[in-house]
Amino acid sequence: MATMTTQKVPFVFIDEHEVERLLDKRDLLVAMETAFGHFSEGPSGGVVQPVRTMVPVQDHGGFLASMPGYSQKGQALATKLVTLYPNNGKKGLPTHNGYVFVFDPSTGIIKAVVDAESVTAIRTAMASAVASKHLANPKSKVLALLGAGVQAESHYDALRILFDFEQIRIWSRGSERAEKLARKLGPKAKAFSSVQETVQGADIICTVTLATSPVLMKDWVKPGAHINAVGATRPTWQEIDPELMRHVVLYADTRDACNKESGDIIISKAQIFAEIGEVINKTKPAQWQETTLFKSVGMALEDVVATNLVYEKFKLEKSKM
Ligand SMILES: NC(=O)c1ccc[n+]([C@@H]2O[C@H](COP(=O)([O-])OP(=O)(O)OC[C@H]3O[C@@H](n4cnc5c(N)ncnc54)[C@H](O)[C@@H]3O)[C@@H](O)[C@H]2O)c1
Ligand SMILES: O=C(O)[C@@H]1CCCCN1
Repeated sequence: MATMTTQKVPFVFIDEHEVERLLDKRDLLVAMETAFGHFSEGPSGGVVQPVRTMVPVQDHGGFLASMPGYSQKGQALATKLVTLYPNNGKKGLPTHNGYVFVFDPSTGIIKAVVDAESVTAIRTAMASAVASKHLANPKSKVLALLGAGVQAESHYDALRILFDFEQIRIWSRGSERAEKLARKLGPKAKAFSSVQETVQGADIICTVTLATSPVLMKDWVKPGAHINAVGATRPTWQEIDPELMRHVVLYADTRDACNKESGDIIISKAQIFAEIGEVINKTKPAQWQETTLFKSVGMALEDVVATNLVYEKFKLEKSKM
């Protein structure tokens, strides 16, 4: 065995409670916006993020995703290993499970292993918040959530930082879950039994379901509304009416991944107008007065940015002890 000249520092384990405590949402909003700009800048932005690898586990109806990424400007290197098992919901188990492995970019030594469920919940919603900041009417008052799971709740938590909602409408395939979430979110929230009623007149609509065929139809959406389309992250899955996909001004988290993974884009043949990073960099306009849709399939960079903030805060607290 080769002799080691220095001793490796053991990595820390950061669980979901610590993630929720340590991750400041406003800091994340700013960091994520900056990172999206770097991503869409091209090579000078210093982001390395290959389109993720998805391994289907066909006999169990699941997927294993491997999501590595590096931000040179943020000096942050991490990889997420996460599974998506849609049928877990029926068993009372989480549908997304995994960890983010955080490395020191200067040595390649692992620094932390961070719970991925909480990171995924918070960073995905924050990506939609960044998009909504640029693409939704700033005076948006009515939020519609289609789906009542982890992402529905985290989307409300993230969007309320930017918008002063008067109504939160929730629809879920099983109405019980929508009613439970409405009770949790408070008096402005209400569960609805039809998608059409939920979205009619809504300013911001978030589709956060595990649907594999369209649930949101074109004629139900108010002109000028903004949609965050977050589910349907496989090439054969859809959440959005193809006519609506072709009608909106379409923005994406990443062109490459959305064109490879988003069934809503692939099946409708809708054309991506811009990446959200291009809007942030002002190389493409934010057409927020039109009906806009932000298609997100999820980026490793979001996990890189979020876990870097978590780890830095963890280190700061330790140094004061
Ligand atoms: N874009 C991203 O970065 C990103 C990240 C994480 C999750 N996601 C996706 O967001 C979606 C929601 O994730 P989550 O963590 O909230 O999941 P969850 O399991 O917590 O909730 C899923 C919701 O979808 C509903 N649902 C299940 N099957 C449905 C169907 N066939 N039709 C309509 N509704 C159905 C459930 O009742 C529940 O309300 C999933 O598609 C997930 O893969 C995307
Ligand atoms: O970006 C993510 O973290 C998730 C992984 C599972 C599929 C959907 N997107």
